[in-house]
Amino acid sequence: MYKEEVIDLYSMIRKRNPLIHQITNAVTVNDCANVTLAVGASPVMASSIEEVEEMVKLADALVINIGTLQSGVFKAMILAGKAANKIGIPIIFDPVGVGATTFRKEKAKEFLRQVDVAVIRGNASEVDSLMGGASTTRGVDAGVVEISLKELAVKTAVSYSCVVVISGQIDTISNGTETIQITNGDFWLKSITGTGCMSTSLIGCFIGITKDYFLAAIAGTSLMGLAGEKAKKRLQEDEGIGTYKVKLMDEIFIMNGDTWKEEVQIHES
Ligand SMILES: Nc1ncnc2c1ncn2[C@@H]1O[C@H](COP(=O)(O)OP(=O)(O)O)[C@@H](O)[C@H]1O
Ligand SMILES: Cc1ncsc1CCOP(=O)(O)O
Ligand SMILES: [Mg+2]
Repeated sequence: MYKEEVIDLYSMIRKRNPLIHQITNAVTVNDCANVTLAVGASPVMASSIEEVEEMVKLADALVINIGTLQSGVFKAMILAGKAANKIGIPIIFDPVGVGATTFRKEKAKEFLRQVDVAVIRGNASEVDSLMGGASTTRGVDAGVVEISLKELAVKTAVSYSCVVVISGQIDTISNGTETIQITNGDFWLKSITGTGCMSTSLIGCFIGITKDYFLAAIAGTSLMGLAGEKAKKRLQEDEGIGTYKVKLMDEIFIMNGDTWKEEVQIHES
């Protein structure tokens, strides 16, 4: 199930070349733009209040990432989000580090109160924190989460009427009724900053070409995991995280439906 539809997305995106407006963080903005190009979409990174409502109208999807949140940018996020809602442009939200500070938690909840999103993607402790759980994010990295990932994903999806992706060693994706888990990936994906942000941008690319946001989340999430796995296998003994990141980008760029169908590990619950 899902595999044939996801393969169609991989070929469709290069034909459609969707424009993805991204209001994201200063740490990984360049990587998110490049991974958007690598998969066949076009990025535009614009975050000033003077232009975001105009810019988002040109786009096929909007990516909101609070990694280096500031009050002015937050105002722009709300303006862009409301403008996108008005004309039906889908939004993915990445609550980076939401469990780390009161500021992030308050603004993440305020955003989700004012704006309807198609997808929320975060690591386990970010999603648990968003739902009032006890876990704390250590900066932007996942901490320990006690509850079942599937339960957390379903609960969050129902609570925000959207698709939820909880990333980690196992990626869990739910729309509130269907839940799947993807076991592709490599621990080295945690060794470079931005693989979560880049996953969010990849999902943002796919929601720009399909209204099936569950499928788009599978396509984007599994692409990062599988590329991460394949990049690690290509590493030589004397190569480290710098080469790994280059190979990761290459694997995302060269990924095709046949390879993906062969090697993706999707587990339906
Ligand atoms: N322990 C792990 N083993 C394998 N892959 C992992 C592991 N932790 C995270 N990943 C992968 O790394 C990428 C980023 O996930 P994660 O680190 O959870 O997000 P974030 O960077 O937002 O905290 C995802 O593709 C995820 O599947
Ligand atoms: C280190 C850091 N600090 C603020 S945003 C950021 C990057 C987070 O990227 P990811 O969520 O993909 O790990
Ligand atoms: Mg993250």
